Amino acid sequence: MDWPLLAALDTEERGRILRAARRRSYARGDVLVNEGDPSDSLHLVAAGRLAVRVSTPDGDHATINLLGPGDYFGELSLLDGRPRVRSATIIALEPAECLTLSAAEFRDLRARHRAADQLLLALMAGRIDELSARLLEATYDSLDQRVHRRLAELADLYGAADGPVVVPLTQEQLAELVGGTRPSVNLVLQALVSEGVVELGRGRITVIDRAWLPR
Ligand SMILES: Nc1ncnc2c1ncn2[C@@H]1O[C@@H]2COP(=O)(O)O[C@H]2[C@H]1O
Repeated sequence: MDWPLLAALDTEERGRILRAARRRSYARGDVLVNEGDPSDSLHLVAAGRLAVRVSTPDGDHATINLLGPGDYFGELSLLDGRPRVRSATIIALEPAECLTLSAAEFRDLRARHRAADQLLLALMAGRIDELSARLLEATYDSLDQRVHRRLAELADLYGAADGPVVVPLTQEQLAELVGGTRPSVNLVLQALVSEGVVELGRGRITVIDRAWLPR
């Protein structure tokens, strides 16, 4: 796995950080971290797709993001020495593999190597970029635009080459990801079906024409 996150580090520094990490495998449905639990490790996703889920004010749960190879989570635990709790639950949607660094190991690396600080900055910059984009989208974009953008991201997350990409999500899950209701998201999807951009199946949305969706 090539880690875009570690690209700024030289080979020796990259090796040092990767050697300090432990590799763990997970089965589909495994909960990797639980919202509200003490937050004490950083995880780099090496394989598989994972869901980021949060509890909602009405006592339900919603999937707010999906992660795949090259993504990471748990960086908030590295920020300061203060006790923190997990801001979300992370669940494996399929067999997955992560490299895990405990907060204590990371503190140790930071004390000895500047590369760990560079990594932490890269982690934070990545998350701030992503959350800023989401905030802009939530404030200014229409539901149609949000559905199109999320479908484009999902096609990239699940697709290997050109051609149809099967995204194994229900319309309900897509509605959670875009922050819309299922009926309103269904209307947007039906319009995309008429355009020949997607096909709908049970528990799956197939992106036929990725080029139609935003880059
Ligand atoms: N909207 C989001 N998108 C992607 N990852 C998130 C999002 N919100 C929280 N996370 C990750 O989920 C992790 C849960 O544990 P942490 O709070 O330690 O760190 C959190 C972030 O890394």
